[in-house]
Amino acid sequence: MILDKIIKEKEKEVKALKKSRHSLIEKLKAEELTLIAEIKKASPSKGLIRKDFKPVEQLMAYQAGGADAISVLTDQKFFQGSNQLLESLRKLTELPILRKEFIIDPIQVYQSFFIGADVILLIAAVLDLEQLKELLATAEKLKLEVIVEVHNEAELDMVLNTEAEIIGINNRNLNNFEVDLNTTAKLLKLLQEKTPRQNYYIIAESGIKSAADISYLKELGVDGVLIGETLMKAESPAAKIKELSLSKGESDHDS
Ligand SMILES: O=C(O)c1ccccc1NCC(=O)[C@H](O)[C@H](O)COP(=O)(O)O
Repeated sequence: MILDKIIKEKEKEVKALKKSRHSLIEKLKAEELTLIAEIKKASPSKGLIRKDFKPVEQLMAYQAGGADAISVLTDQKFFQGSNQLLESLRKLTELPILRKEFIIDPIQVYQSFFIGADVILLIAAVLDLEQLKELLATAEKLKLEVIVEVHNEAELDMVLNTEAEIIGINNRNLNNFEVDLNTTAKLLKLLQEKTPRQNYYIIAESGIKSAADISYLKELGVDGVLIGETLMKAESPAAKIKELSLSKGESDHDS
């Protein structure tokens, strides 16, 4: 019967659709410090970051430099990114891809799945607890991993009321764009005080510029770092990654 034949084919297609994705959590488990290297052409705080924006070259350089995952800004209006950009990079890499987007509705989580993201970002600052839980549940259904981003204690408190596994600590205040790596130290300390739960992965985000910054964050015990501008502006992103990961500079953030 034709219907039987069609459904047999469909079953194969559905299986392929559900096949397991590239995992950031696997990288976080395996690496001493996981590097998420970001592809972003522009941002509200910095304007145009890279005039001769060549995302494919950037991706190749990140891979050559040993990045563990790639972050792709998909917002068009404020970051000059696009969903098409993520889709095209998806075809070129086996690294996990984080879709950097401002997600406020479950439909964007489905969209993230279909354009090929493995990981999504949920920004606590723009969500309430109910929304955050709904978005986390949608992501779980689709086997998408989630970084929940926080910048202050209230946002951290909200995230601690969820099952989030990966917490991104954004060192950039998104209201005034001030960047302070001590935000990571402050929130990590609060996290330890507030919960006995140990099984969080912590990613420090934004404003990471030097080997000294990396060594400071490593000392704090973060599991990963998300770096955009520093790599986007580097003449050789691959060399920059090596420089950041390998050198052990002195920290100027010990206060
Ligand atoms: O970067 C901005 O100007 C910005 C403004 C409003 C919301 C989000 C914004 N940035 C997104 C990010 O979190 C960064 O792209 C990411 O953490 C990398 O930061 P950096 O290494 O400082 O480029």
